[in-house]
Amino acid sequence: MAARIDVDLQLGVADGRRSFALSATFASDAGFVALYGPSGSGKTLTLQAMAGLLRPAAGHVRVAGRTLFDAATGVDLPPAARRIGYLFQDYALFPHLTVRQNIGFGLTSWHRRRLAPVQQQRIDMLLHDFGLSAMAESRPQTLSGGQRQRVALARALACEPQLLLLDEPFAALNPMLREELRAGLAAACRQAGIPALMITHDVDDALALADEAFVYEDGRIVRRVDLRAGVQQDLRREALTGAPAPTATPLRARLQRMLLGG
Ligand SMILES: Nc1ncnc2c1ncn2[C@@H]1O[C@H](COP(=O)(O)OP(=O)(O)OP(=O)(O)O)[C@@H](O)[C@H]1O
Repeated sequence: MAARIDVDLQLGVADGRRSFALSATFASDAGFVALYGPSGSGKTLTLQAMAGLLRPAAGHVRVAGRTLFDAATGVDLPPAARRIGYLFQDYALFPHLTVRQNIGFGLTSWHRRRLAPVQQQRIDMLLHDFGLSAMAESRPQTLSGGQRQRVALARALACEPQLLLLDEPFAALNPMLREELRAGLAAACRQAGIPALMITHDVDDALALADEAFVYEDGRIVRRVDLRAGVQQDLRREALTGAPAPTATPLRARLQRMLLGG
């Protein structure tokens, strides 16, 4: 069984003219979880708060029994101490660094620029596992979209995280590459043996990769879909009545409708 993710986030953001309230509560033991929903529904804010890039007003974040944030007890680990790997939507690779340096970036700091031999070995292993050894000294702009994604994934895994956060990992890719890289990503996550939480707009991404999906609407999670068992749970109704309302539907088209809310 994968490590448990237990999240309860209450936060508000405002920039003077606009404001947005997020209230996201979910827990999962699944190996691969999708956060699915329309643009602007609060998925990225959820990931940022989990990674420690944004401070919630209330709630908690627990991963594999470790409390990363708890407003009630004042626990608020800095991002680097959370052991969370973050794959950004555009990969955010450093153009002036080589593939090897990009992967090792998170292992260095301003006061410790040299990597220990054991860290060098880890980078060599990641380069090998992700098929990047031949381009270790190349710069990101000389790589294909798929190779860039692998560099970003290797970098996210370099710090041996307990959880991998993936923000639209296929958004920057053309449709032909998507399918191939879905399989690669699933294999990499399984091999790393850590749970992954992926944001996606794409029903096919969720169906191909996720065991479980949480569906967002306007800053709230309204539905849980167990994609393996073909069961959905209306979390709004549960909140109102205190009872889950599961429906057994194993067909792919039905699963698609569950994600879309039909
Ligand atoms: N600092 C901020 N100030 C004001 N509003 C913000 C701020 N950050 C995010 N928002 C708003 O909060 C809402 C949720 O943003 P979020 O990035 O979480 O959406 P999302 O579901 O990830 O969307 P997408 O799928 O398009 O990335 C959006 O309406 C966004 O404009």
